[in-house]
Amino acid sequence: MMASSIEIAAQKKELRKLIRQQKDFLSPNERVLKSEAIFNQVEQLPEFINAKCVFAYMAMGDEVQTKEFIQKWINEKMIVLPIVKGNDLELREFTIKEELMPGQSFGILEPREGRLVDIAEIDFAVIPGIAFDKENNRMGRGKGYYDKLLSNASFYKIGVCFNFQFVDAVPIDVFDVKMDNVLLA
Ligand SMILES: Nc1nc2c(c(=O)[nH]1)N(C=O)[C@@H](CNc1ccc(C(=O)N[C@@H](CCC(=O)O)C(=O)O)cc1)CN2
Ligand SMILES: Nc1ncnc2c1ncn2[C@@H]1O[C@H](COP(=O)(O)OP(=O)(O)OP(=O)(O)O)[C@@H](O)[C@H]1O
Repeated sequence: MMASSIEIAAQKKELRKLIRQQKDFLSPNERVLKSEAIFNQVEQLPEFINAKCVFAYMAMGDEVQTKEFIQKWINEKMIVLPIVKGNDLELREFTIKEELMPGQSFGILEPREGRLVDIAEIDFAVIPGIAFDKENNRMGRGKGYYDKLLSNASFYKIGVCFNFQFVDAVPIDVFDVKMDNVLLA
């Protein structure tokens, strides 16, 4: 029998708790080294190499770190970052000239002044998550921001996470959007 959406929500909550407990076992140094290893893999992908416009994110402390990656590519590719606007994400271009500011959402740095980007401009996306699985399923922080955004996306989506976030099976709802690939370290 299929699990009800209420059961799935409970399973997601449980898994988020489990992963959160393990995040503290990574030292800041390990987090930086692993993040570097993950983005070394990202940079080998033909889909990334050929991409002109890359949707990324500014990491929170417990996520795969992206600062070095963004700085490295900002002059060669168009970098787009999400901005939280109520229940939705807005897409804005991040250029080297701009200083990022903490937004509405948990102090995540956002490009306030950058040009609004149409989702159709994006070729490649690096997506954070709390957990991923072998089938390229993804579970996020539970607000549905990425699921809503990605439901009308046609670009290549790569999930990134640390080893302990890669699980046998992520609980999934019908609206959850699969990644095209998941890279970890
Ligand atoms: N780096 C980064 N940027 C991102 C996301 C993300 O997951 N990572 N988002 C992806 O959606 C959007 C922001 N959404 C977020 C949703 C929840 C939380 C968060 O910290 N939630 C708390 C619990 C919040 C509460 O309910 O009080 C938590 O997870 O502990 C952060 C960002 C857009 N930008
Ligand atoms: N395409 C969608 N349209 C409308 N609501 C959606 C959509 N996708 C998800 N939601 C809503 O968002 C809520 C959170 O979903 P879920 O727990 O799967 O989030 P998540 O994938 O962990 O979060 P995120 O995508 O922000 O990282 C759900 O209650 C769901 O109803």
